[in-house]
Amino acid sequence: MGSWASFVTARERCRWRGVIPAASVLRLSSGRGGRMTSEMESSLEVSFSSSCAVSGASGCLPPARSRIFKIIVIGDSNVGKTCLTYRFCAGRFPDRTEATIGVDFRERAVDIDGERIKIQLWDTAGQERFRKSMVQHYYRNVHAVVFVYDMTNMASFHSLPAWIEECKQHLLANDIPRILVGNKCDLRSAIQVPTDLAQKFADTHSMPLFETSAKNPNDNDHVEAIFMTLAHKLKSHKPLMLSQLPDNRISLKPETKPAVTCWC
Ligand SMILES: Nc1nc2c(ncn2[C@@H]2O[C@H](COP(=O)(O)OP(=O)(O)OP(=O)(O)O)[C@@H](O)[C@H]2O)c(=O)[nH]1
Repeated sequence: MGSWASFVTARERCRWRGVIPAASVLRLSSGRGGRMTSEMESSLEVSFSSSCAVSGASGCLPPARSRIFKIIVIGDSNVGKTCLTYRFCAGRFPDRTEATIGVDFRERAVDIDGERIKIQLWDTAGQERFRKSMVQHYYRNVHAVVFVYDMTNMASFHSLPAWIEECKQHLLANDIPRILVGNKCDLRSAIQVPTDLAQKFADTHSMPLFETSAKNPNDNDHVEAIFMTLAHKLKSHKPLMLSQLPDNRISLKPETKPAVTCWC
């Protein structure tokens, strides 16, 4: 682990309506229509227990209140959104993946400057048919956006303006931090998107560019850096926050001061 590792204390081992493993995933699908939609609406308000709380009245103190950053990861199907989010939350490349239906979300708790913060990654479906009824929920109360393209697939790069446009249509604030990630840099001989082209695009849209691989074991620090960069940025902004209450419910509350966001 490189320097970014110092920011990370522990994998989140929370339990969400029962047992969810360290790289917690709650899958919400659009396939069941309104029922899932309304579940998703309240998904951030459901019981959310830490391992301490699960032990009940065993004498341990209530869990500390912690802020949650909701970060959505968007881009074409197959660019590697699931693999990137899994890599960050579980620390490894997944054994197998399937097309995401609706949204999966994964969480990891990190320590930033002494504050325990939960990074909640929303791994959204890239395929239109698996996302259309869910889109408005992705963007609700979002703190940051990660745009992903596949470096070996020019079409996924050309789709970025459409993803940015979708974002514009749904985000309340234009100044929400965004980053651009080119994935699959391990497939060197198949690269179609040159770095200078991607950098120009990133500059035009005022986003930092990261090229990485969710698969290459040597790139773990880079995947780490991508999400930790956002977490640091968000922590310093203190925008509208989800926070975990001592009784394990999640509340949404505005900061006392209006958020001033500057991603530069
Ligand atoms: N070589 C290589 N393959 C990768 C990398 N990241 C993902 N893949 C592969 O790319 C395919 C798609 O990965 P996913 O993470 O499922 O893609 P996705 O963007 O989540 O796709 P949707 O769920 O359909 O939106 C899988 O076969 C992965 O194994 C990478 O960094 N390098």
